[in-house]
Amino acid sequence: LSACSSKLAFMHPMWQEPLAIPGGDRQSPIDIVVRKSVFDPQLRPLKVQYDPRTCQQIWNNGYSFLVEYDDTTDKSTVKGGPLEDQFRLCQFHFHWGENNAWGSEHSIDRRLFPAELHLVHWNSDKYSLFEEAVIEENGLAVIAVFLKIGKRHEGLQKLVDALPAVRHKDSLVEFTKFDPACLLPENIDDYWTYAGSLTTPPLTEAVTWIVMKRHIEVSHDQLAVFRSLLFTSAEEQVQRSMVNNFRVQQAVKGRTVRSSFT
Ligand SMILES: NS(=O)(=O)c1ccc(C(=O)NCc2c(F)c(F)c(F)c(F)c2F)cc1
Ligand SMILES: [Zn+2]
Repeated sequence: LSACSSKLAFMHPMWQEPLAIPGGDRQSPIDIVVRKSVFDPQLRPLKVQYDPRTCQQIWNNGYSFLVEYDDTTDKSTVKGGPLEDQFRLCQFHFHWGENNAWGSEHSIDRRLFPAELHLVHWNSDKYSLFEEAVIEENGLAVIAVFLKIGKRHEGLQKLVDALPAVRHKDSLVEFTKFDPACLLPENIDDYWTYAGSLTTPPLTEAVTWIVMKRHIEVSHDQLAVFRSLLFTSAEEQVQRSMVNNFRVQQAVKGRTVRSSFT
């Protein structure tokens, strides 16, 4: 299993918010108020370089389903944009709602989307393992892409077809040769960026968020398969549908959200 899949994950029931978050002044997700965002001409274009051969497996961790990449070399990386260093892709996952009215973690001027993709990367210039980077303020970079209901996403279908095999918590299947670049919008030059945190425990304030302005479209039926996943493992008596796996939005607390576009 790739480094980022280690079971160090904070064993905390996710949706009862932890009582005290260590110095929580840069928590995620947030509502992005467009008129309060500040254009930063020094933000460079993002440079994304993903190698589908690093794709390894897909598993249900009881929060979402994760597609995990081999992050032992710099084969799939992101740099540029707001990032000073090179960051290695370790996994991507989604958050979604029980219906198409909500589901995303971030919002744009309060507009929620039915789902949100997170491509999770860690700073491989400064750290040697995801677990090290996850506690450092410049440790992680997450690219967020909103999903809208519309035409069927051909690239996503291979992933959708694999989901029934990871219906229950802790189920895992081999999943290879998937190019996550197909899930990015055509234009990745327009984004907002801000300093935030993981949106699930341990909620560490290690994330440079890069939220794409352009969304991608998936079909209603494709998103319905996400909702057929379960939070619960096969042996549990009561099965609970994996829906509404998003965190409540957090206070901006004086942070500036920068935009790469005017
Ligand atoms: N929604 S999001 O903000 O994009 C997000 C991204 C990654 C993780 C994660 O890797 N959790 C498990 C996990 C940890 F949270 C650790 F702190 C750690 F050390 C791990 F190894 C680990 F797998 C959680 C939330
Ligand atoms: Zn996420």
